[in-house]
Amino acid sequence: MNKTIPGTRHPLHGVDQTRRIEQTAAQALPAHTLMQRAGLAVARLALAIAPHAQRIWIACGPGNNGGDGLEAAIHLQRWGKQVVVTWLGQTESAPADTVAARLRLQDAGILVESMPSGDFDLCIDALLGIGSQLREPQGLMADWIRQINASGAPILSVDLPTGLHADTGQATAVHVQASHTLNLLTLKPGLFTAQGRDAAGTVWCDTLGLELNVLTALAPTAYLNAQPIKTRRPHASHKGSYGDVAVIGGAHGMTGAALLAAGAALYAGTGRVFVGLLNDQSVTVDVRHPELMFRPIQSLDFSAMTVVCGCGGGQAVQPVLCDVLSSPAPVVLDADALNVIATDNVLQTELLARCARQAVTVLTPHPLEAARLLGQTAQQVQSDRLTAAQTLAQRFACTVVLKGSGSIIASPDHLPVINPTGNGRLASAGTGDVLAGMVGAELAAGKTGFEAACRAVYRHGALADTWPPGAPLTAQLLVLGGCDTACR
Ligand SMILES: NC(=O)C1=CN([C@@H]2O[C@H](COP(=O)(O)OP(=O)(O)OC[C@H]3O[C@@H](n4cnc5c(N)ncnc54)[C@H](O)[C@@H]3O)[C@@H](O)[C@H]2O)[C@@H](O)CC1
Ligand SMILES: Nc1ncnc2c1ncn2[C@@H]1O[C@H](COP(=O)(O)OP(=O)(O)O)[C@@H](O)[C@H]1O
Ligand SMILES: [K+]
Repeated sequence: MNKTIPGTRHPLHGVDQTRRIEQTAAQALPAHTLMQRAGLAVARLALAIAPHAQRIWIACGPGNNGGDGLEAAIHLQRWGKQVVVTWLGQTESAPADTVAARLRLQDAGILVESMPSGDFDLCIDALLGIGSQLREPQGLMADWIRQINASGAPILSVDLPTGLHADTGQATAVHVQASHTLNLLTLKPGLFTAQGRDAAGTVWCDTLGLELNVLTALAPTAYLNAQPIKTRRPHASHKGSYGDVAVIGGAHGMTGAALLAAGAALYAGTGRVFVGLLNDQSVTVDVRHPELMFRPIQSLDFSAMTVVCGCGGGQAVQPVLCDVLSSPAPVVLDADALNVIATDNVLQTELLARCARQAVTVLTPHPLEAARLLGQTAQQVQSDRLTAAQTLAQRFACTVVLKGSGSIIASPDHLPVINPTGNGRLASAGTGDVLAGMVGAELAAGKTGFEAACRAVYRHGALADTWPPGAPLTAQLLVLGGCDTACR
């Protein structure tokens, strides 16, 4: 059993692949073995996270997730714990492995209680796993979820927090909020995006003795984003070795967005950073960042630089988008560049043409921007973030970063990646502009669109994860912190 190590490129498997893996694994083993191994793994982790727990409630559901809970109860009782087992299943209708576990529970002399009573030192949520359907839990199931959440005890969820969907990270209104989740056989993508991060707590995985070739025979659904490898700056290098970035944005009243993106590109190691403002104010210097060079947009040579376009762009970005899209420059399209493209068929055709000639392009929408591009609502995007990001990447044939909790990086040529870094402290104005600048810096240094997006998104989130507790975290401070993680 392993704690999920942050920064490792773990494969993630959805429900369909997990079921196929489970079938292959089960066929090679005596009947009920996998569930017995699952129960033992749950019991072991229970001891590890709550070694002094005496009274343990194991809430078991009607399917095989419940069976895992019954198996765990047998071990915990054997190890001297007082187990309280409640079960929503029936021997006549439960799956075969679970019926076998129920009989073993009986043989061990453990009674199934109709209701949990008293206080508990640990709750084990074995109500629903990958068989969970996105319908609101009712009756006893809903009552027990609420009781688990209100118990005040550590909560260990078996395979998934009940109510969370394994593929999407969408949760029913009533769902378990675990302190630990033990994934069985495979890590599931839904734990790392949308509501998954909040529901799952610390994620563990036990592959139940699975042969590696069974796991690797199927392509995963996605990967967890890996920590980027740091590269040293060669001694014999100069500013031209690290590329130029031009930030186009900052319409009237939104200059700050362009400056944030430009500052982020600078601190992430770009050789030279230019700013083309979309307002008629004659800003010629940013005194905090005198390295930035301000230029009229028409004077910028897009053929020789990476362009980050749209940060604080407003509608004013529209007239320059045609030139940006038709240029050979690697381009990051953010914020209002995306909003304008979403409403303009001509620009959409330009974007498609650009991607067809394989000009490097990264779109960095938040869920509402993605929804506008897809003609959906933000809620629809959030209900299946992996699919939304992949659909956008396919539609425009380029790299897409769907931002938010568990940002998704998708491209037509790669399996999608879910980013494990970042936290709610990033949810403040301007942090997306900082990300756009960081992606621009990676492109200017010669990375592909997908690599640049993966590296920048990881670093951006890691900055927030290592930020001193209690210290304010604003977009501008994030810019300044960017030099800590820049590779070059
Ligand atoms: N069979 C085996 O050998 C193994 C099974 N495993 C466990 O089995 C789980 C999958 O088991 P199942 O396929 O039986 O699925 P689950 O046990 O996750 O759920 C299926 C049951 O829950 C009910 N249900 C689904 N959604 C509901 C909702 N919203 N409200 C109320 N009831 C709902 C279904 O009608 C069905 O009875 C895994 O998550 C894992 O915990 C693992 O232990 C690996 C080995
Ligand atoms: N809860 C969270 N966990 C991880 N990252 C987050 C979270 N909330 C916001 N972020 C990140 O913060 C940034 C916000 O970007 P965006 O919504 O475009 O804001 P703005 O337009 O104000 O800059 C994105 O990179 C997003 O992924
Ligand atoms: K569960």
